[in-house]
Amino acid sequence: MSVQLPHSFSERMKELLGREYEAFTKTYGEIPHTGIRVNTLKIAVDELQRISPYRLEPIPWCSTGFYTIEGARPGKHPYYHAGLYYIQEPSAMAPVELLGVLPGDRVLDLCAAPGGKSTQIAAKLQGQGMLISNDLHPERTKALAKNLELCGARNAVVLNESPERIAAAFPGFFDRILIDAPCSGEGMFRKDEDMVRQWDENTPTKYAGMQREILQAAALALRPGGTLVYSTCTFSPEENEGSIAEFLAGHPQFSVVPAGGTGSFAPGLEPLPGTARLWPHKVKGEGHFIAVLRNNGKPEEEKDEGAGSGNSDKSLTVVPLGERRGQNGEGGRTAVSRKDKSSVGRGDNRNGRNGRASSRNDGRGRSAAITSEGDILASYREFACEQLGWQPEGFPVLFGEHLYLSPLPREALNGLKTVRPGWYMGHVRSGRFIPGHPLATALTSGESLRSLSLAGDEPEAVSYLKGETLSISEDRLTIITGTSLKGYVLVCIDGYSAGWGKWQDGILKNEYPAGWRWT
Ligand SMILES: C[S@@+](CC[C@H](N)C(=O)[O-])C[C@H]1O[C@@H](n2cnc3c(N)ncnc32)[C@H](O)[C@@H]1O
Repeated sequence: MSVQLPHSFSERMKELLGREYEAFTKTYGEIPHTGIRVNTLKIAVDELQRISPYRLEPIPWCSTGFYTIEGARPGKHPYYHAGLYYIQEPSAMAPVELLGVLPGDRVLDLCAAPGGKSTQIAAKLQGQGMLISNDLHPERTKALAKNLELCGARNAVVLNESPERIAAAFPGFFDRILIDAPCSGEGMFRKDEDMVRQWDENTPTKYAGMQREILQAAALALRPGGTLVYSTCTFSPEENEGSIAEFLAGHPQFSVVPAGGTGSFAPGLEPLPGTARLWPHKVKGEGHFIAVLRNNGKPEEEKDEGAGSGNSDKSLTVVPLGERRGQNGEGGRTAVSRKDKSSVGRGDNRNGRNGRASSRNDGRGRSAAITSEGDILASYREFACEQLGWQPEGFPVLFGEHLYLSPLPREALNGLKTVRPGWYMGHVRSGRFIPGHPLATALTSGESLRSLSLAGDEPEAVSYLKGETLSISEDRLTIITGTSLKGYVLVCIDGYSAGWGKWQDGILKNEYPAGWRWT
């Protein structure tokens, strides 16, 4: 066995597994399974299977998930940089499959960094409804935002908040909530030896306390009739069936939706066999636990007057936004409007960066005026008209001169530490609109009036991803009639957007951001 397991962990597992213990320990001598999940925001599953440079074997519990063969390096392929798939541990794909997300849902991913499950939720939403992705640890939200941008999510907000503050800002608001809880990580011992080093016999109890608080907050933010999925990557019963049994005892309106014992999922331990366990000696994946819970409470309007307080927030209504345009340039999406501004996102924006003309120090002690909100929006609209030929949807939110389109009106985020209020469009510099990288990654090639496709198996694609300037003859550009040749070009890899370039006289200036480059 290559992984040295802590003695007290082994003793606990012997007790838990009885005769199965031997089969369980044998898995620690095996190589962990690896996988990718197709990003259906950008490509259909059968199309990725067709163009994949290596063999893909389906993962039984996830229709978009595939095992990758040993030696495949999916992170070192231009398709990864075009956001065509996310590299994800196979068992980690299961919780979102059980969350039942539908396009148009309002979904909260409470413990989201680095974003494996958030990108999976974003794909299921197909650009409709909204995803609020949160993580308590500020450093970890950077990777979360980047992964959502790489996958081309248009309707995702990234927060860096405590679950309690989110619940207070959005009572009874979400259709679906995922808690991929911080845990002792016992199920990852084979894959990540750091988890073994960090573990001691008190670790499960420490995490069970955190999980209790996160579950309490989630219960407040879920609408009656909504679904809550709780998952961990650990085996300890106190963090799994224990946390859920305690939660159910204090929240009688919730019940377990049976998931254990179906398909690839083994039943949870007594008294909650309806919860699910993924055991490494039974499935090709690491150890996981999943509980699917439903809030059986009645929506507020169905209750008798004076029949007690529910969590449903009637101050929020879903209204369609202007012209309907979905993730692929068709379909529709909805957004939230506020009837009562007092009950959502109370307080000031702690970033203090929301919109409005203001002033800042230019670094030399002088105060320089920032372009007014109206000017920024006008500059952006002009850019959208000239570069895209259509206007993306969303509520405009300004952080200084940086413009985002949010699925939420900006007041709804007031008082919340907001890392990314929505889809980043770009910023204004010296009166000109500079498009943001996330705008490019979320576009299809047909949504830009100027585009260029580089072949994924040609060195040119890697040169672009390394940030190099390219010589590109004019006949290689795809230009919608009437558009000038000179200007921003959506650079695609085999037709899938990867970033911006700026073309003039046969030269493509590279706009691929430094922090994203191929190394
Ligand atoms: C298991 S990881 C999440 C993995 C993520 N869902 C994914 O699929 O990529 C748990 C996360 O919870 C975060 N976390 C820890 N305590 C938290 C809390 N009280 N509220 C919200 N997030 C928390 C950690 O920073 C960590 O990123």
